[in-house]
Amino acid sequence: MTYLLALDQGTSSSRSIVFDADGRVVAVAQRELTQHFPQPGWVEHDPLEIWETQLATAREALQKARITARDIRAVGITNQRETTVLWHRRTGQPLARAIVWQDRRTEPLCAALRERGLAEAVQAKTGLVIDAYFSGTKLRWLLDTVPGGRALAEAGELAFGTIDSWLIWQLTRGATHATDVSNASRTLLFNVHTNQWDDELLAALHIPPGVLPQVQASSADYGAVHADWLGHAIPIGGVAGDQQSALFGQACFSEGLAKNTYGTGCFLLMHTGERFQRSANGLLTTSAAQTNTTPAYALEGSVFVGGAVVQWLRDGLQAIDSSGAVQGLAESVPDSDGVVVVPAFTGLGAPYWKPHARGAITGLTRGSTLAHIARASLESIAFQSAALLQAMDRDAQAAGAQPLRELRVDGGASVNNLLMQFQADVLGIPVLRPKVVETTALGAAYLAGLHAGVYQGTDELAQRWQVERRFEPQRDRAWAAERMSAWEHAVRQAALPA
Ligand SMILES: Nc1ncnc2c1ncn2[C@@H]1O[C@H](COP(=O)(O)OP(=O)(O)O)[C@@H](O)[C@H]1O
Ligand SMILES: O=P(O)(O)OC[C@H](O)CO
Repeated sequence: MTYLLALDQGTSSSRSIVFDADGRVVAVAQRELTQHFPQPGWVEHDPLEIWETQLATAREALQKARITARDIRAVGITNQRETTVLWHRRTGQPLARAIVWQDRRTEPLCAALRERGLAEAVQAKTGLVIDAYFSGTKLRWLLDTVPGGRALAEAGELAFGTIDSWLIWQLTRGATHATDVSNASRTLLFNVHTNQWDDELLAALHIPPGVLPQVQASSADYGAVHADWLGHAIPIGGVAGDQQSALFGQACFSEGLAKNTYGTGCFLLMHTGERFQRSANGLLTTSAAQTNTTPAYALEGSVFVGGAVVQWLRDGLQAIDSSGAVQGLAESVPDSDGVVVVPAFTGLGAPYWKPHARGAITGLTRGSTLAHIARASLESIAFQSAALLQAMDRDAQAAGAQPLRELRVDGGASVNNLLMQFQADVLGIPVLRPKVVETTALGAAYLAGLHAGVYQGTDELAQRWQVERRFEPQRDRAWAAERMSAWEHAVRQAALPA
């Protein structure tokens, strides 16, 4: 039997999945990751904990699958994107905790860059907006703040990486310092037309080029997992940011195919082929996973708080014992009875880009209960995703392309049938949940398998995609328009200055 091992390092947990060559899940191992919130708006992870939990899950997945490293043809890596690590080249020790993608501390730095009139050049070169979300200002902050950081960097002693690079470095025992185009495209430092680091942006952000990893295609030679770790050396052949990896795992390889992942955040990506399309509606343009040197792009909308609103119900409000219990609580009332929850806990991402927005609950009455708030919280995930889809359709229309006809879904919260049905109802198009919902890991396994020659091409992979359940819209468009308008009204309340 041929097996592929996918390492999926997410915001909430590290996971490893063994797939067989048919893309079926053979074994899964998962460890939660500690979230550090040292100050309001700051979010950090311990890079060593990331590495240790990732390695532990890889070992556990092999054990559960009752196979050894010799049975694995190739390893694929997929990761939470933008999260920034800076480490010593000689020792492999991080200089500080990783700054997580949700962290807002560099917003003043971003405001200064915007004031310098850089927004236009940044969007043209990187496809991104200037926001604290991306790695560039996080790296700048580390270089400027960690004592001695900049001097060490300028002396060539330090390596920067997103989580993929950090894991590759550890897995190869420092032999490979690399990243792939899809991760590089999230840094604010990378020109997605030339697939190279951009000197002008590096200068604007005051980043010494010597800290940067080498950028490769997403299906390429990334060295090998050292035999010390899993008992036998295994080639690393696939690397992609988790959202681009999910797009790949959902077999969205060509223009017009889209998926939405419902994890901690929500990420709606639509492949635009080889066409770099700038959004006029608050979306990002990003590099899709690339199997060769030809650039490929996607339009992306990122919602910062998606499934995390359910964690807030569980841990903050203590309204439920487990994330899975939200459906029962929400279904205990027929609707949200006019309550709207805007989970702008870390500002609002696409398409609103309101960094200072705060969470809001509107429409409360004397009869409102926790069940209404739970239902409205679930609905907020669908409203935010619908706002992204509307923006995407406007961009598609401007480019003479068709609006989206169906949406493929995945991620932890996509198991929630109430949410998926509500999503189809507000969107007015079918929502398709595939049989394998581990699409993020599957994408990385596919990329590794392509490089290892397990698969001959993407056509072969597209044929494997199978739907598990199709949610058809059951409400009329007037109902959807009314609900969206109530949502937008609540968003305006959340975005008002405090
Ligand atoms: N039944 C459910 N209904 C709604 N949300 C859920 C459900 N189960 C899990 N979630 C949410 O899904 C998220 C975890 O999804 P996952 O894809 O593992 O996230 P990540 O990749 O961001 O770590 C959590 O925010 C959790 O609250
Ligand atoms: O860890 P996830 O699945 O929430 O994904 C995080 C994204 O990559 C951030 O851009």
